[in-house]
Formats: sequence, structure tokens, C-alpha cells
Amino acid sequence: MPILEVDDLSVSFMQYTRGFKQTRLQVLQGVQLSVGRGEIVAVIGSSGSGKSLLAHAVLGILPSNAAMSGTIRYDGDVLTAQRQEQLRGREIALVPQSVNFLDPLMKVGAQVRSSVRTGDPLVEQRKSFERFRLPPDAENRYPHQLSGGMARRVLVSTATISGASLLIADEPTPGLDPAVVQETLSTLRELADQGAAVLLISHDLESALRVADRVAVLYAGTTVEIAAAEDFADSGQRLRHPYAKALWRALPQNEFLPIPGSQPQPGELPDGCLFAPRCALATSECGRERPPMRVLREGKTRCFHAT
Ligand SMILES: Nc1ncnc2c1ncn2[C@@H]1O[C@H](COP(=O)(O)OP(=O)(O)OP(=O)(O)O)[C@@H](O)[C@H]1O
Repeated sequence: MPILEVDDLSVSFMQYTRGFKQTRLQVLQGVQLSVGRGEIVAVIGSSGSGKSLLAHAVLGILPSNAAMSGTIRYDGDVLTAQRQEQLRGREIALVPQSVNFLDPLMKVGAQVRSSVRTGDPLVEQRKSFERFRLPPDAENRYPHQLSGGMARRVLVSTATISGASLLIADEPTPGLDPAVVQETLSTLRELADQGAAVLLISHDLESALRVADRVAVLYAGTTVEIAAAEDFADSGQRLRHPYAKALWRALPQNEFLPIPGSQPQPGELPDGCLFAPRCALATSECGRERPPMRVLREGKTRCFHAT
């Protein structure tokens, strides 16, 4: 049985426009997702697609102006606000996207140690600092005395040291050097191999594929594709949704390959600009006129503005 099951999750915000008119901004709609013990599920979506809101809905920390519907189950039981509060930081840990989640008034070492549940907190904290290449003296600093990358490593350290059964890592690696990115991803894999369930939220499919077992693609507020990681790693033929295919196409190794299941003719454009290397935007998201394409080789085209 999956440890986390998200069923038909929708999140919206009330907005006030000029003249105090109320409008509803629907961000998530009908999201389906599950994560099992020992599994890493990557949630991939473009910026603003609602990835963090999904994480915050699971943790019960949505903004006060958000309205939510749908069901979230943890270990088979429907999560209530009270249960979320009990589980947060213990059974369910978050690597938040924002370093503002650090307590500005608490020294870094104390913050990391406070999440340790088994073993000697000081020993565990020092091992974790070494792992994520944090200097030993960082434990006596306040968050504002850290660099951006160090603060991010402290967040990763705090969450991964907690022994949580479900770890939600919301964009854990931007701004980190390659060695620490690798260490972070390996730590997530290790935790999953030890039985934890990991939800890895990212806009970077390439690095997520290094550790994920499954990939859930979030597009236009909903999960349009949930596929095994191999489906993205191989020829892409098993992917069904155009946006998932576009993500596949944007992987560097697929740069000049045609989109699976479609053979564009030179000069022909599909409805969405799915053929631009390193650009996974549909035309509607791109905000430009249909991008001009130039033919590189027969049947292989490139979008000018993505070059
Ligand atoms: N308190 C709020 N009130 C109104 N809209 C909000 C609020 N919080 C988030 N949103 C909107 O919800 C949408 C999704 O936000 P979210 O932070 O989940 O995106 P994301 O996919 O994590 O993006 P990114 O990859 O850039 O972090 C955005 O359009 C954002 O403006």
C-alpha cells in the first residue's frame, strides 16, 4: 500500500481585482499521485505549475487564502489538519524551496539537531554537515550568516537527518555545486533504499531521472502523465501526453531526435511548439508568436529563440 495517496486534489485562491470583484485562481485541479515506501517519485512541472502547493497541501501548510478539495491519505488514513500537525517534521519532513523556512533566531546547529529522533543529535549533525560539505563552524552561525548555498544545504541536512517515513524535497538542489547536488540526490536514494518514501519536486527532469523510480508530470494544474523513469530514459515511445513528450524531447541526449509518436515534416509546426531543443513550453505558455523554425537536417527542426 502506498504511504502517500493524493486523490483528486484541487487548490484555488480567491483574488480581488479592481472594484473589489472576486475571482478564483485555480492552480491545481484533480491531481492524482501516490508514493510507496522505498520509492522516489519525481514531480516535474514548469515554474508556477503548483508543485510547491502540492507539497504544502500534503503538509497542511497552504496559505490561509487557499481553498482545497480532494483527499490526501497517509498510511491509509485520511489526513486531517490535526494529523498533519502531528506528522509534520516527524513522520513527514520537508526540504523547503525557500531558505526563509529557517528560524532566523536559532543557531543552525541547534536547528539541525532538533530534527534528530534517533541517535546522538550532535554526532548525527556533525556527520550530516560533513556529508553536505558544511564547515564545522556553521553550527554556531545564525541563518543570516550563511551563504545561499549553505542555507540550502542546512535545509537538506535538517530534513534528511530526521528519519521521516515520507520526505518531500522541494527543489533541493538549485544553486548547489555538482558534488553537493550528487550527494543530495544520493542521500535521497539511500533514504528510499532504507524504506522511506520520497517525493522529489523539481523542474529539472534530467537530474531527477538520476534517482527517481517514477515521474509525475504536472501540467495546467493536473497530473497529465505518471510514468516509470525508464519511460523517459529510453525512446520515449510509451509517453502519452504531449507535454511529457516535450519534456522527453528537451533532455540533452534527445536534442535532435523527433518527438516520439510524431514525425514532423520540415517547415510544419504542430499546435504546441514541442520541437524546440531545451524548451518544453507549449506555444500558449511561450508568450511569443509561433516560433520560427529552421530546418537543420531533414525532419529535424530547431526553434530560433531557444538556440
Ligand atoms: N498565497 C497565494 N495567493 C495567490 N496565489 C498564490 C499564492 N501562493 C501561490 N500562488 C500561486 O500558485 C501558483 C503555483 O505556485 P507554486 O509555488 O506551487 O509553483 P511552483 O510550481 O512550485 O513554481 P516554482 O517552480 O517557480 O517554484 C503560482 O501561480 C502562484 O502565484
